[in-house]
This record gives sequence, structure tokens and C-alpha cells, in this order.
Amino acid sequence: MGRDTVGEYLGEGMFGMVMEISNQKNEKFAAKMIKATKDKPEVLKIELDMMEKIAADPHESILQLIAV
Ligand SMILES: Nc1ncnc2c1ncn2[C@@H]1O[C@H](COP(=O)(O)OP(=O)(O)OP(=O)(O)O)[C@@H](O)[C@H]1O
Repeated sequence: MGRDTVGEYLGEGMFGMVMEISNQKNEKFAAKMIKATKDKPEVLKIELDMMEKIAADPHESILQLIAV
């Protein structure tokens, strides 16, 4: 299996930075790099639960969640 390539910095949110990733087929993804924190782990849990709920019911207007 080939390696993905980390591309440009896309931005930063409450949980950490977002980087562009390209796979071997040159398909592009956004990867959220979640900051390791001991503060408010329950807030991070809410965010992860929300992302998984969105992934369970995909919609053409909402970004697809590939993996957590
Ligand atoms: N799929 C994407 N394509 C391009 N840029 C993106 C993508 N996802 C995130 N970004 C960039 O990264 C930034 C941070 O995104 P992220 O989803 O982590 O936080 P947010 O939802 O914008 O803010 P917060 O986490 O504070 O609510 C965005 O504002 C945007 O600039």
C-alpha cells in the first residue's frame, strides 16, 4: 500500500490544524490533526460523535468523513 502525501496547510479550528492530503491516485482529502489535550475531553468527544453521526448519514452538500 502506498503512502499519502501531506500538502498545504488549509486552516485551523478549535481542535487543531487541517492539512491537505493526496493519496497515490492524487485524490485530495482534508485531514484534521486533533490536538492532544487533557482539557475538556468531553468537548472533543462531542465533536467526534457529531462527525460519526454525519458520516452515518452522508449528504452531497456535506463533506464525507473518511476515517477517525
Ligand atoms: N475540507 C476542507 N477543505 C478546505 N479547507 C478546509 C477543509 N476543512 C477545513 N478546512 C480549513 O480548516 C479550517 C479549520 O477547519 P475545522 O473544521 O477544524 O474548524 P472549523 O469548523 O472551521 O472551526 P471550529 O473548530 O473552531 O468550529 C477551516 O476554517 C478551513 O479554513
